Amino acid sequence: MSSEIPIPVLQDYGLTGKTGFLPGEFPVTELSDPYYGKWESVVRILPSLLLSKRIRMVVDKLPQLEVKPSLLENTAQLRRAYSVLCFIANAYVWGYDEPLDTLPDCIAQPLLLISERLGLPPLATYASLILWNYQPIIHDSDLVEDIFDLQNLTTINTFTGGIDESWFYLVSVFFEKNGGQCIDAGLQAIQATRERDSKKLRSLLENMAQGIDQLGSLLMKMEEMCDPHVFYYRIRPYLAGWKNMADAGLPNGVKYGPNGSYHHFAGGSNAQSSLIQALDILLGVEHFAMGHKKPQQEAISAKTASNSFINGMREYMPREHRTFLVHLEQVSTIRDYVLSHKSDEKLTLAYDACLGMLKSFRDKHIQIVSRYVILQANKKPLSGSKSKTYRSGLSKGQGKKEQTGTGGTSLIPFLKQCRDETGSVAASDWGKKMLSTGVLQVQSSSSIVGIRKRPTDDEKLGEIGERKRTKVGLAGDWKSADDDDEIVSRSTGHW
Ligand code: HEM
Ligand SMILES: N[C@@H](CC(=O)c1ccccc1NC=O)C(=O)O
Repeated sequence: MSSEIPIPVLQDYGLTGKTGFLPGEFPVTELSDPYYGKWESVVRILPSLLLSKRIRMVVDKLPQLEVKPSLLENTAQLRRAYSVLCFIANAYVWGYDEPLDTLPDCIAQPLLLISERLGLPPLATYASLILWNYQPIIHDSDLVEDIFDLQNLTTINTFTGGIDESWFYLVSVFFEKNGGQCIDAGLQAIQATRERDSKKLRSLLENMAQGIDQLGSLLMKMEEMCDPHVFYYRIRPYLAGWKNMADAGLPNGVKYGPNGSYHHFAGGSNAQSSLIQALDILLGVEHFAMGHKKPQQEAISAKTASNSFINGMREYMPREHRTFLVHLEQVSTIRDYVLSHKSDEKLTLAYDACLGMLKSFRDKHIQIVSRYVILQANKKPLSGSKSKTYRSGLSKGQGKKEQTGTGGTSLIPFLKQCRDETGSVAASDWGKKMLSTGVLQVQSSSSIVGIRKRPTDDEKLGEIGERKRTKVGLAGDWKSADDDDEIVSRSTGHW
């Protein structure tokens, strides 16, 4: 790490402090060149084509269109083309009871070219489904308070045409938008370490802690309009990729064109979001191979020990975002600065509060995954023949692999390790203790409001099952801290 290396400038990577990893302008909703009209008309009616099981028949009739230089030169149009082709590709492969392992050339060839140009894999990714797939409902900023309000956003395309799927994507869009300011504050915080300005650093870390706290609350909005059953049985199957999918019927992956070659690619996942990885880098959180802790000896290289899934997911991010993360890693000095100023209690508290918020975010995420994947996968079939639908059709192949994420992780152990690694880098002894035993949630680093007993994981699952997940702490509940306790904020009060 060297202070010689300039701090990244968001704009150099196509990012903005206002929108983070989302494009600065709203994504293009339709390719402007009528030459690509047939792609657009297929994706427009994708839900109906899937419902009537005609997607393959229709796509097979599409002409082989060339990727014009005018398309390659226009980033917004290129992203739209990528998104359209990814939706069609995943629908083509997963749109029937049995997946098909060969994409026709009319989709495969342009998709290979376009994805290569964007530095992305040729299948539905977080970028195609979330980052470049939203639009405002009301465009006129005179008519709405904030054009970017979650209430004013809708998706451009979905597989199912349903509100649950739109909401599933939109929560992440909103999450990315809100995260932008955390990245901006993080970059300023690095600058503050260079200026050795502890007061400024503390204030920026406090902003970040609040921003990350909001991200956790946003995550819990998922339940407002995305039903777990609909998610698991109707939406999620289309998000799958073609890596480790032998059980689902794709032992070789997918062939790109009848004369092309087979490729294995992981399915869409929020692990492909650059935002959380950027926060980890800024705060010095490291993730290690499953079941491993930070290596003690230098003999084991950091690369060997690091988590290959998380690193691998960078290959599923747009090239510019990937290079931004690499640059960020080279200048990330916040943790070292805080550790070398351990006597500054307010500073260490502000830093530990950021970690606490991030850890709390990951805790909430585990609850979401439990409800949306684990509980659904373990659902007992209803009595009667209709119950078979729980294990047939689109959810086929997931019966045996229900503990696996679309990205291919053994999900709960993986997510728990990510969560625990977040807490383990706390700077203060107090923070270390709290973050290794409980969930720390603070309104801002200067206003920790209380502590209460931490529920066990089993208790949490029970609550989730009964739809009683959120408990708001009452002043009367507070007591002094011991090892099993968590600190909660008045603002969110989530477990
Ligand atoms: C129903 C909603 C969701 C489900 C079922 C879900 C499921 C998962 C699963 C299974 C993984 C493990 C990686 C994989 O195999 O794909 C994962 C990772 C991840 N998810 Fe989610 N997720 C959901 C929503 C979200 C949302 C809305 C966010 C952020 C706003 C998010 C953020 C993350 C992150 C950052 C990771 C990487 C692991 C980490 O850094 O802790 N997820 N998710
Ligand atoms: N990994 C998740 C899927 C997921 O999180 C996801 C997949 C595609 C696009 C966005 C995603 N996350 C959104 O909130 C799963 O295993 O179901």
